[in-house]
Amino acid sequence: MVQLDTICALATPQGVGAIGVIRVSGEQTLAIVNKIFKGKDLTKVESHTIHFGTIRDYTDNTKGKIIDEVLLSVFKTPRSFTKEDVIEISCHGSDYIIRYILKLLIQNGCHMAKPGEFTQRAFLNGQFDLVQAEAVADLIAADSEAAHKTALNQMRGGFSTQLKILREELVHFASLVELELDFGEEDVEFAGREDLRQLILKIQNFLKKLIDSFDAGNVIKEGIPVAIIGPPNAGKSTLLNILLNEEKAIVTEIAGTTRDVIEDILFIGGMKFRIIDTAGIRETKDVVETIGIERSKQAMEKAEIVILLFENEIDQLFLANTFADIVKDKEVIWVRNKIDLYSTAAAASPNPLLEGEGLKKLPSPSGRGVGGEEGVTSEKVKSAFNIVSTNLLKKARELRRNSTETEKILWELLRDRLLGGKKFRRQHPLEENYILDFYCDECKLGIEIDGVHHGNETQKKYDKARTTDIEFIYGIKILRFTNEEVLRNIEKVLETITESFSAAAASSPPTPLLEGGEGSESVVEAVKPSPSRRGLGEVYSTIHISAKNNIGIEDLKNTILAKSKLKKQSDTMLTNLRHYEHLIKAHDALSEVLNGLSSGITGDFLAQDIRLSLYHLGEITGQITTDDLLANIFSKFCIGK
Ligand SMILES: Nc1nc2c(ncn2[C@@H]2O[C@H](COP(=O)(O)OP(=O)(O)OP(=O)(O)O)[C@@H](O)[C@H]2O)c(=O)[nH]1
Ligand SMILES: [Mg+2]
Repeated sequence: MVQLDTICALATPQGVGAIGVIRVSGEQTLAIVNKIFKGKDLTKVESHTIHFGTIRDYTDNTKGKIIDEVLLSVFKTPRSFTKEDVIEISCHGSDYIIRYILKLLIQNGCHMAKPGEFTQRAFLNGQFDLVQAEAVADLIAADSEAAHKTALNQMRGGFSTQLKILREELVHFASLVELELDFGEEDVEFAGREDLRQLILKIQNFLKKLIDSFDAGNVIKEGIPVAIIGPPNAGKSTLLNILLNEEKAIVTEIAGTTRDVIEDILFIGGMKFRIIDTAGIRETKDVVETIGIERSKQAMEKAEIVILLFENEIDQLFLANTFADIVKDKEVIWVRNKIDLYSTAAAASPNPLLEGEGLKKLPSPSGRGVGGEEGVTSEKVKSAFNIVSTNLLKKARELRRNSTETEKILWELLRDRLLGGKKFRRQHPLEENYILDFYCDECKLGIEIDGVHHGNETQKKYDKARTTDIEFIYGIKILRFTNEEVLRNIEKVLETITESFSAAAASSPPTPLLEGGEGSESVVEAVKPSPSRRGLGEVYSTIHISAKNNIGIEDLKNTILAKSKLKKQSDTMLTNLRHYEHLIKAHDALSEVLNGLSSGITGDFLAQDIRLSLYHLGEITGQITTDDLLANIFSKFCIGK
């Protein structure tokens, strides 16, 4: 172990608090603290024990002036964070006491720790590698569940363990190639070239995945950008304010109020989002407004999720035509605002989507519950009506309101055509006493979630017979999943469902993509997707809100969250620019090795390229470091960490 001075620092934040924790680490820890502590002899206590006593100043007083009553947590080498002897002094959190104790520690031989010095020592003493050490800083800074998960994963080994194993394999090859060089003229080959090529491809594959995860990883750390785009006066700023629950942006009835991009952080379900309000988009000669509009477009380009906000069909059409290209690769949410102006019924309903459209053109009052939340043409409502009784509809509606947790989870992933663009309904009534949990008409696919009671033999037989009947009579394929499968292996469940889509596509002609929006045939007609408009294919699943009256906002939040989950994410994600740069360099250097291998260059050149790759891989995990690098990394930590 590297022997260094004994250091001390306040580990809790500066300022007054109930308690403050001072951390001491180093070879002299026990001896130094012993000199100012009255209680047990710390050199004789066990590791991982806590001791009550007093901190005393013996400078001018042989009995010692009592400074504070404290608890000491003792961690003996090597079973501590730094692997050195560590004591954490929990004292009362007054500035005066803390300063006094630190002064006493320094008088007795401690040094004040530099930022990150405790973590640096942990690294130098082999507690963890550099990636893990850096993740400690990320963990402290994590302000959302997702950022926390990523940092924790990295701190616990994440990708660096795997990277180290691959690097070791490469080191092995490198030494074989170097060995060949010793034999000079003899033309021997210790390192199998094909094996080396396979290994490099394997490493590159691994690096590539990490490199690709950088954007998603950073987005999680910084917040997923969500741009609110729409014509002037659509209510964008009002929406921003209601989402943030504060008067962040100025709202007026004057079109063109917002001239610049305004943004703030919003947390939904443990995810961090950056909600961005923009200047309304329209033709204008006003110079300032033009600049604002340009910025709106830039904001939209940078956003991952775009909320296209409109008040009426003309505006919606304008948005559809103007932004088809920009939003192609974005998650788009169409939102119609100011529904309070259109229908008093809708305004009174806390959730207009669940209660039917509430707008001018409801197909029929009784048809509301049949086809699910949105996008049901009156034809379909009618045909569904022929086979289901009113009682059954009531029951379906009841079930929909009282969905089980598992159903809710799956619904979040199926709704709004989130899965493969297919429209699903939930609690779809099929016939007397039979309601499918989820149903996709386009694919003739039913999904049933089986609760605990489906495990017994009689029920299983019944389910099987029922499935066969339905498949036979209605031509509907039924997929059954257990609660357990949905909760524990949702990826597999979604995969199975998606596979059934392709089966359905192979056996039946595709149905038109648009089924009708909010009962406004003209819009639906006008924005029917052409190949160039594929990004806007979700025009039909419009969310209806009143930003001013806080209607439909929860629905919108849920949709934002669901859309964010569609973005590529994995547990192992790269969030650190330093790692990113070295991974790219390592990847490039490995490509050079591959080139060398295919052109049959000599061992000495090959060895040189491998060494360069090893260097970059080693710099990531800290197997190769320089003092400057370490100083730079750890200076970003807070003191006491
Ligand atoms: N009735 C009604 N009025 C609304 C609603 N949302 C916004 N408004 C009103 O619409 C007007 C414009 O709202 P803003 O939020 O400033 O609209 P904006 O889209 O930010 O407009 P610009 O910044 O000019 O592009 C204001 O008078 C709001 O009070 C709503 O849900 N219902
Ligand atoms: Mg505005």
